[in-house]
Amino acid sequence: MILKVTHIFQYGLLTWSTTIAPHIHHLWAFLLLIVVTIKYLVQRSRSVYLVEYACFGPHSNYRVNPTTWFKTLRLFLDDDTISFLRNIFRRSGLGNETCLPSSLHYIPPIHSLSRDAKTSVKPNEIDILIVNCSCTTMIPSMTDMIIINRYKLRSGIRNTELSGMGCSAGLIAVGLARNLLQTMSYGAHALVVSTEILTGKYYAGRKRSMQLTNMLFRMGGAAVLLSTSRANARFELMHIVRKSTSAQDSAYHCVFHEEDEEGNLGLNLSKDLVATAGEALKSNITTTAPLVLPFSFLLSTIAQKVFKKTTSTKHCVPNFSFAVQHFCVHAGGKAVIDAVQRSLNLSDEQVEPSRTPATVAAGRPASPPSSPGVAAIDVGGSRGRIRRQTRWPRLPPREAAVTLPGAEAGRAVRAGVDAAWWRLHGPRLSKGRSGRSWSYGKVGSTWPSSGRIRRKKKTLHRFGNTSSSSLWYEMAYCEAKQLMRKGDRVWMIGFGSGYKCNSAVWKCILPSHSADSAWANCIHRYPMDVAKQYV
Ligand SMILES: CC(C)(COP(=O)(O)OP(=O)(O)OC[C@H]1O[C@@H](n2cnc3c(N)ncnc32)[C@H](O)[C@@H]1OP(=O)(O)O)[C@@H](O)C(=O)NCCC(=O)NCCSC(=O)CC(=O)O
Repeated sequence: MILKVTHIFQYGLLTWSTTIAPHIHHLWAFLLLIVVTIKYLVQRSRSVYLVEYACFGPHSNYRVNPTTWFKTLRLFLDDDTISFLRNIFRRSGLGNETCLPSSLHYIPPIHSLSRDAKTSVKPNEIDILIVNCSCTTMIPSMTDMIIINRYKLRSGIRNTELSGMGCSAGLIAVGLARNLLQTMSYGAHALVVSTEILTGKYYAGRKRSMQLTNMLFRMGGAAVLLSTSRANARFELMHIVRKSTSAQDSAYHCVFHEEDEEGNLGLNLSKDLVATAGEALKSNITTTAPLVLPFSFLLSTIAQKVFKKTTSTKHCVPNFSFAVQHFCVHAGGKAVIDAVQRSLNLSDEQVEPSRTPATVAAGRPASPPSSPGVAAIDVGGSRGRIRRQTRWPRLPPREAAVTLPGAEAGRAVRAGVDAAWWRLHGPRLSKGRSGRSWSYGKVGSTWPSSGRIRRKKKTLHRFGNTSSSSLWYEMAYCEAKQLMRKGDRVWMIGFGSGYKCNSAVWKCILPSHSADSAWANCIHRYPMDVAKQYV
């Protein structure tokens, strides 16, 4: 009996080892593949989308009337300080419509951040809430008090407040929301609210570097809804890059909340701030460039630097216009935007959403063209040459006298201009009836008048330095001006105390067809003639 059992067992073992065992390896390999795939699907970082955003449009009651404002300041400041502040205000690039909180005007406050309900997402569908406000911390926090309590958000919400992180905190909040969203179930929503409460931070002393804050900062705010679901999304978040230079003492001290000699608290803005911002930007570019620029382009830029300009000691900055169509630079002050424009080699049009007055005069025709609205570029026949070129829109200088190939005019123009320029302005050019001329904008619109026209550039002028929300006012400006197209990339560059340079790259999925409420009633006035404004 025992012998029989042993026999059967031996036979079974033999059969298993010759028929099933070789296939067990395949089974193991298959199971391993499934486990790895599931692990990859669960752990891979999900894309994060911007569903909608809204900027706060302060009521006109909050506007700073420079005449009244300086009259009020006269009550407690000496003539010398007043004339310094008047000078700064005149040169700051802020217009006459910027706003300050009610406490500085004695008008009852408005609590709502946005009067429009722009999405169909209900308050109880929000899973994450992040509020960033640098200057003011409250107990309970702004997330609890102003938002969760007021809008009755659900109890399981993950809420966080960021304070003291400076004007670049808006992008830090977006990065934090992205990380949290990636740990939650598909389709979760995160609401980011970026604002600044200036009331308690008004500086009443005489120190110039601290008075600067009163001149530049204005009230504002933006609400941004993010999700991991692509449905109804308007932008896709491509990259977030954070750089901090706080390890260096000078950078750490360049935006500092402190007391002056007389004990007045205020924010001190160092004269080194612009140089520090340049250094922080340089470090940010080093990380951002390989993420956004094609490898071949990076290689050619490096080759150019190595072989053509060996004697130049200038930092090699690639042309980002090849990969990015819209630049939103923190409206920190005229000098900050100037520095970024110089560093990145951007045109006036490219910093248009952020900037302050600049002159667009060179190359403008002395008189309007014979037919209204015609022509940015006049192409003379099939073997044409650009006979006349205006700076409206601006063509890259190297294209000024290019001989065009014997192709059809549209293609010839396209061949003659810089690819980035074409992406930005091409869709707005239309061919004249003769096929030999091109119009910019609507045919029939009048050509801008001759002479020096100063263009106010835009967010800083209309809203002032609204801290972390300024980048959203700039994005909204691009959309209100109908500059945004599907597939366009937007590069937001924020600066903030520390000193930090944080940036985000977005890809447009669905441009807005209407202006954000903050710009809706004033977008038609931009660009405006600075001469008409009180200074
Ligand atoms: C203030 C300006 C608009 C003035 O521009 P202009 O080019 O017209 O003139 P300018 O630079 O020659 O300066 C004019 C006068 O102001 C004085 N001045 C300029 N900056 C000063 C400072 N930080 N402290 C004290 N005085 C200052 C100059 O000495 C000069 O005085 P005099 O005439 O007597 O010689 C510009 O300098 C500017 O934008 N600066 C950067 C502002 C800034 O720091 N923004 C960041 C805010 S913080 C932020 O947004 C985010 C964050 O970091 O968290």
